[in-house]
Amino acid sequence: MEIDEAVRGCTDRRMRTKYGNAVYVVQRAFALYPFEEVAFSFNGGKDSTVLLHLIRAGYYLYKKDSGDVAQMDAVKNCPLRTIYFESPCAFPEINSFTYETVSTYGLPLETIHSDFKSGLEGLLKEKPTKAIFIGTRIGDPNAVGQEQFSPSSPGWPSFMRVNPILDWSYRDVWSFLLTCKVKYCSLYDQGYTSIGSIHDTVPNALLSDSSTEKSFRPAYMLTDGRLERAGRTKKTNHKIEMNSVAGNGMNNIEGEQMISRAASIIVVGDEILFGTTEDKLGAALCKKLHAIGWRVSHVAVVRNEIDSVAEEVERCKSMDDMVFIFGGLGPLHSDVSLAGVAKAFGVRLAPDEEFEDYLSQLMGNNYTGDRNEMALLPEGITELLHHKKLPLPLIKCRNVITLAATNVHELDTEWDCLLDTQESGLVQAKPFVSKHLGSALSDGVIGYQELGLWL
Ligand SMILES: Cc1cc2nc3c(=O)[nH]c(=O)nc-3n(C[C@H](O)[C@H](O)[C@H](O)COP(=O)(O)O)c2cc1C
Ligand SMILES: Nc1ncnc2c1ncn2[C@@H]1O[C@H](COP(=O)(O)OP(=O)(O)OP(=O)(O)O)[C@@H](O)[C@H]1O
Ligand SMILES: [Mg+2]
Repeated sequence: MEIDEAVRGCTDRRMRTKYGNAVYVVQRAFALYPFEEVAFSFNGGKDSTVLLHLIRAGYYLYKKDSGDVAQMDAVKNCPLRTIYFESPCAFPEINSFTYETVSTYGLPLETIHSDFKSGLEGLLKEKPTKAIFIGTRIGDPNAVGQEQFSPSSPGWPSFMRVNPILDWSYRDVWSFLLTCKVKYCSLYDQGYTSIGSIHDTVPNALLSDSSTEKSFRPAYMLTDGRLERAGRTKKTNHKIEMNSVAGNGMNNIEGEQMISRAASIIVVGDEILFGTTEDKLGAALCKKLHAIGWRVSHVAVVRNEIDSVAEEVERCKSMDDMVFIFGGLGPLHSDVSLAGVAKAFGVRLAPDEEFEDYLSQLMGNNYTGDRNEMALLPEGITELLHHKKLPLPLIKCRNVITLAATNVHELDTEWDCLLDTQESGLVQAKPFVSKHLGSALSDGVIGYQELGLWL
């Protein structure tokens, strides 16, 4: 199967991991639901094009695993029911790519001419449909609160939304499409980075080619994936843009005015609450954040227990742009912090193969205990932040970054790496300027003198 071979043969370890996890979700869906009760929501966009090829690969692997070898030739394609909500406002390029693709891959197409909700209501009345594959990714406005398997929202017809690429970044999408050398809609080569309708989508200005006025570089050249929706102009009001930015971390909207960001810091440690150890890292991190123009809204010290961490993360994650958490980790990430983060986001801890790879490279056979337990990370919301100076990547779950530092020196290194890593979302704004006024007088004397001035 050409997709499986292309990815497994590539040197990009992150790509292989993302691919492995996504095709696993596809295989699970085929194992869980009757094939004829599964559908694929395809609209010719880049995310759904990625999904198409993952479904093809996952279907092939599913058939192979279930020993359907006699039919393997027929399995080259996956004749999955495909639904397209066609709108008169769609780009002609999107329409033609959609029709061309379903024909190339032998997908039985059901075109729907109404809005999503009533279209799905009609579809479900007509044919039993238990699950629908969708190319939603974290960072899409509608991804909030979703997991790889998420039942449709209350008030919507009832089916399972299957989101195999929920944790893929913009860069992952392009790495996959380019690695597999598959066709994608021509608009992406003309500077479009995310495609809505002809009324709300223009090429992404960040890709405009300064040498020629009207030309744009291809979508895969956008370096900061958090700005993929910058071409969704008219519909995107300021608030939506800020939300989607905050959902992915922070942002330096290139050339635009910086807005002050707020962070909170959670220190996990009974020893600090007992008073036997002083927290130096919280104070050091405040200084660092302040130095890049970030406001720290509060620092909390919580008990070394999952529920305390979860409660605090829950509070901070919706209040601030970024939450930093440290302490509460064992020698490696086997302790309460990550369990608390997972609980706050309502997801489970699951083995992360990529992180496991790092652990085994770092520790070889010298570890004790269960290696898998150390590589359990919050499922579907985790992004590993790599840096060549870090022995293990840092862990980012949506807008919560878990620091592994246990002393100020380690914090310095991790901080420098975060600033150097675009995916961290830590963007330097104008630093605050603070002025200090000192006095040797006591509060009482100052108060008395102030009173004298007033009288
Ligand atoms: C197959 C399918 C299922 C959907 N299910 C839901 C749902 O359960 N709840 C919901 O609020 N929106 C649902 N939507 C709508 C999406 O959340 C979103 O509005 C849509 O994908 C448009 O995204 P865009 O604004 O990025 O173009 C669904 C859309 C599709 C295509
Ligand atoms: N008109 C549609 N018909 C069928 N499915 C759709 C339609 N619009 C959205 N979807 C589903 O929702 C997913 C998310 O849409 P979204 O617009 O974010 O991604 P995309 O269209 O694949 O790529 P892009 O972000 O570049 O537009 C799609 O991948 C697809 O599964
Ligand atoms: Mg789209």
